[in-house]
Amino acid sequence: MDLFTAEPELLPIPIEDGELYFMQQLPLPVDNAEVMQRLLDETAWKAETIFLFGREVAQPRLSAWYGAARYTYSGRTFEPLPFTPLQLEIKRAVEAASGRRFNSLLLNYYRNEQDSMGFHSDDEPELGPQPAIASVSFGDTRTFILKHKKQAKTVKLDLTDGSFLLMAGMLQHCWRHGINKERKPRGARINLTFRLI
Ligand SMILES: O=C(O)CCC(=O)C(=O)O
Ligand SMILES: [Fe+2]
Repeated sequence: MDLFTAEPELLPIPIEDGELYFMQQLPLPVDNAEVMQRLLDETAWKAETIFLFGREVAQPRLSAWYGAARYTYSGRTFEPLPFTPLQLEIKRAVEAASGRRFNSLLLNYYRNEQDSMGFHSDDEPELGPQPAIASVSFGDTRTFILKHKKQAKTVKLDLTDGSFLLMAGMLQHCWRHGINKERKPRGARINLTFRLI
């Protein structure tokens, strides 16, 4: 490979007790704005509910499951829809960039700065002991926050339009992650997490 045709690379982000890799722009056959618009239009978005202190409340974001395998998340089982052609293109791109395989996809749509995701680990037993999770973002930037489970350590990453973050190794075991609400106005953001069940 020469200097002028260098492939974009998935680069390690130094972190203890886990593995993180980042790529500023996942190489895709369509531009980010078109991917964003098609994901907004083609996804079967749902406002899932959770139980909070015995009351049923809507999650502060919309979401949808796609892929081959039934999945349990926050104590509930979801029946996935079949992958769309665009999702398969993105899956091919993350598999090529990471050298890993995925068969399942959770999409989250953060409509504005009020939408968020609580701190959690993607450590369901069906993902195996050291799951690789491929996270691709489109639209407005939001801050992805990691908090160590045993130490007072926090890592913050800005997940920008078209970026690709790979979580692997002991990361889900040792850290929680989430997306906080923000005070500053934010536009729409879609995040895709590919998993292997
Ligand atoms: O929106 C994000 O960047 C995080 C999504 C996430 O943690 C998940 O889908 O499990
Ligand atoms: Fe997660």
